[in-house]
Amino acid sequence: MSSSKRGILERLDSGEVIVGDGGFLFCMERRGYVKAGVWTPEATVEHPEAVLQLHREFLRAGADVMQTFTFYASDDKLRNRGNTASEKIGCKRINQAACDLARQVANEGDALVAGNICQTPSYMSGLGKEVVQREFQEQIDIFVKNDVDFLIGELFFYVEEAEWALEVMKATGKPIAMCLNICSAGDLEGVSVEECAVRIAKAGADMIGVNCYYDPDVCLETMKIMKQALEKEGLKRHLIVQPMGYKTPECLDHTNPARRMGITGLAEFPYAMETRLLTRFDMHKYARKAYDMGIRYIGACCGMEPYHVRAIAEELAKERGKLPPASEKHAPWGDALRQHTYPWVRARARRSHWENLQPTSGRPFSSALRELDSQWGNLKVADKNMIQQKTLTTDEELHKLAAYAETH
Ligand SMILES: N[C@@H](CCSCCCCC(=O)O)C(=O)O
Ligand SMILES: [Zn+2]
Repeated sequence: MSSSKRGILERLDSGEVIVGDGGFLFCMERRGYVKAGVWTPEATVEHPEAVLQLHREFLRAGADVMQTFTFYASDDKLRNRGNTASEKIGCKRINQAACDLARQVANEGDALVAGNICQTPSYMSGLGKEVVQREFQEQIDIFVKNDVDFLIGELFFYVEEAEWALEVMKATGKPIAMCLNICSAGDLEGVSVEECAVRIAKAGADMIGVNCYYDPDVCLETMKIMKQALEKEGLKRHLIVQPMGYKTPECLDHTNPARRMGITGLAEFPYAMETRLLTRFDMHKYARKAYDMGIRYIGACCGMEPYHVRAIAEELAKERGKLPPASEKHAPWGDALRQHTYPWVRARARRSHWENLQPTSGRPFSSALRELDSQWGNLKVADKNMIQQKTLTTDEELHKLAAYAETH
């Protein structure tokens, strides 16, 4: 961090709102630089210009943080199920390039760089603490060498893996944000949200929350439980939330254990979720609700594009004392439509039009909601279906998975 920049905790301690970036993987997949399935970020070496461009779009949209594009860049993930990124490019090169690119763009503004780690195949396979922490260490060493401004852990499904990660992260002395991808049903082993929040606080996280898997409403429901649990234990921590950019109302159904898989439990995941995409107006409501709950690190995750982040920054412009640069080409609540040639479109240059609009899907045969695949909702670590492997999933393995899905 250049010495002139104020650090993440200094900003949060002074009550500042931090607008988070996020959704990098899905943005890059839609642009043809990431392959869904492996979801790994070797594009930092293969297409650095595309990574730079997206960082720049998030910066322009008002993001105060450039997460290194190192999500799913642990070596075991880069060589999982037929992925050749580890052999062909290498974990170190991918993570180093990500640090260079994030720093380059962060320095074009007042943004901070967050070194990003996440869940690992080694943990799911039950390979144990030493193996898992070695995976984290390889990435963290690169973040320390590049002097990232803070560390962020994301998409931890199991609180125990988050604790193992926090041990490695804490040793760096850098501020830490830790996000689990859980809803009010708790982690994948059934550990309650309350217990998860307290355990990651005690394990050293300075900023605590959730990311991904669920829409803002579901995430904020979980955040409320986390906040109350931390307050009850007298654990003063900053709160961070980075929800998915797709509506997941099914996951508010407390009777269904399948909620634990979040949006990945929906048949549309990951290729047919467009009808569920949040609008910029949903983002205004989310940002306001999060702010009113006392959350001050308000970001984004999969499905969200820079214009979604701009909406967070525009909703909180007064609190932040500024609009983002990209607001030069936008006016909140449709006001820019005053300049349209069609009178019927100009008529929509009103907040009242957009604030109350219930967008239709345009698909006459689509139902509003979907049954969650309930049979997968309680997967334990090292369950036979959670064991990972170096080789590509075979046709025979696929048939077995499909049969399991049908018969459970
Ligand atoms: N900060 C990251 C978060 C990614 S969350 C990715 C979820 C992937 C789900 C899956 O593995 O299918 C990003 O912005 O890409
Ligand atoms: Zn995500």
